[in-house]
Amino acid sequence: MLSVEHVTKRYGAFTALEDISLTFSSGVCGLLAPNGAGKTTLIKMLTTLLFPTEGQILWDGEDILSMGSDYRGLLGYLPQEFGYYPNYTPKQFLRYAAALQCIPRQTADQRIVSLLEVVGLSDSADRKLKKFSGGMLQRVGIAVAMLNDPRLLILDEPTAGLDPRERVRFRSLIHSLSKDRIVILSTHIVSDIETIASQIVMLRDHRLYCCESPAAICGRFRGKVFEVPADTPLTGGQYLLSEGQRDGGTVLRILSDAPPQTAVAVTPGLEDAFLAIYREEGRS
Ligand SMILES: Nc1ncnc2c1ncn2[C@@H]1O[C@H](COP(=O)(O)OP(=O)(O)OP(=O)(O)O)[C@@H](O)[C@H]1O
Repeated sequence: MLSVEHVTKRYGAFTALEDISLTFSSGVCGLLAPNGAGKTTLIKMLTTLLFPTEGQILWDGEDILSMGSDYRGLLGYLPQEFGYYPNYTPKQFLRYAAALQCIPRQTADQRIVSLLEVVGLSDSADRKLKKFSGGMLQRVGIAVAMLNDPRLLILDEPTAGLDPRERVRFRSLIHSLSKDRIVILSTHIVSDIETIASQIVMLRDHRLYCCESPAAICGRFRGKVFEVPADTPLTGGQYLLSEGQRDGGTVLRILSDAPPQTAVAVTPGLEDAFLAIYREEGRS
């Protein structure tokens, strides 16, 4: 189990994260917040690339900074910008990554065959990476992060730049990898995690806003989200969340405790919750 205890991170006088406490357990945990909220800062601390200014991060009760290579041995990490050699094939690149991790060649070769299968790249194992799509490259990145069969897999905005089909494929892959491990995935795209995350962490105003299941987060807005015709004038206390199409006409999705008479109550989804939580200026 991974727990963050009263962690604050300052860059000089700027406080990026303040007094964050939370616990991660098996399954997918989505770190969902707008750009600049501090997701990468938190992830870099979880991967020991940055140190907390205050507080500590514990793996099974032990400070990850004092665990050294023991912690790195149980961690798989796919950074936001995944560097690779374009002239390598995935097989060559995985062998190279395995050598850096001191994984014996024979063990590595067996693992590489099975990982390429898992990420759906067996047929492209000998093609050069420079010919790969963004989604294929990200799947190579996942395979690299999975080489040591980590108990903790951390992915920083892994779906950035992927097309919708690749996103769906990637989502299924992440879900399948989360059976016996903690997978922490940062994103600002709700649909990346809505259906696969058992836990969602949201940051707001540099603090932890919530760490709950998607259903619990949506439940906070039950009875407060409505659809109204597009020409409905909104008054104080009625906040526009989004626009959509319904029966051929445009409708507004709004958040309100006192909706207009024409309003139809709808079940809040995670996107409604995200938009409601970050509705104030500059947050969504
Ligand atoms: N090295 C640094 N020095 C000063 N400020 C920094 C540094 N790194 C990040 N910040 C600031 O800390 C805040 C959080 O940044 P961070 O990159 O963690 O956010 P994020 O949620 O990952 O955003 P993005 O999705 O855009 O990467 C931002 O305001 C950013 O400008």
